[in-house]
Amino acid sequence: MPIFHSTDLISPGTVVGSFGSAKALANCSKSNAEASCDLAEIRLDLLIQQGIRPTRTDWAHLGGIPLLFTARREDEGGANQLNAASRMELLRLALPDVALIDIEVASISEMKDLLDELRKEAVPWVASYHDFTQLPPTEALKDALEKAAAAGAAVFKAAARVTCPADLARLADFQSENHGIAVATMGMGPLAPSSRLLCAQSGSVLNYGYLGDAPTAPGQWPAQLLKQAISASGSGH
Ligand SMILES: O=C1C[C@@](O)(C(=O)O)C[C@@H](O)[C@@H]1O
Repeated sequence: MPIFHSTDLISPGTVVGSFGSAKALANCSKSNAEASCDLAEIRLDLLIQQGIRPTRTDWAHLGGIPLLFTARREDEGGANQLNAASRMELLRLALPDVALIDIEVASISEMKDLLDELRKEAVPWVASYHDFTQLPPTEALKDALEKAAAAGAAVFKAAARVTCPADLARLADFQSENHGIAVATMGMGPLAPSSRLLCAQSGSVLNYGYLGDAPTAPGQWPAQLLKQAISASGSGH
């Protein structure tokens, strides 16, 4: 089963480098990934969209870099109309190599079988929540967080569109509270870059940038720059 589970990496300042394309994944050397992030995210839904049927050889050259696997559902930014069964099949394929797995809060009930397997194998997982249109009311974030915690997630992660300074402050306030579960937050859209630094400084345990040339969310920093900025701001590892 999994070679390395990265609960150690679930700590403030961790930088996740996300591959936005199959080409970026194929062309990224292990040393380049190491210089840019602490954990690399492989978006299996994006590989499928680009005509690749993922196999473990697609990421074998990164051996040793902790890997986070995601098969995103379409209504939360996924690239294809992959149903829950297909997403679980993709994630199961990656299980021997996972450090962490991402499953949306909205998918908890339909992906229960996989969650049971993760629990048995003690594989930590991130319960994610995305809103590409707005920063939802704080109550909605809390509600999603409670579902994540009740389902046994190691991290609750929220990514939402931020458009004004008040959004940044509210997201950072949410991040700063002690919720009894590790939390990762990040903005998307026009103020995403500022929000990502502020959320990191407020204790976000997973801070996403992109590896290669294609962001996987609007407003992401290149991972290496984000790592440098977080480190320069004193909130890195
Ligand atoms: O959920 C997340 C976070 C993200 O949406 C971001 O905003 O950086 C990028 C996605 O690839 C990842 O799965």
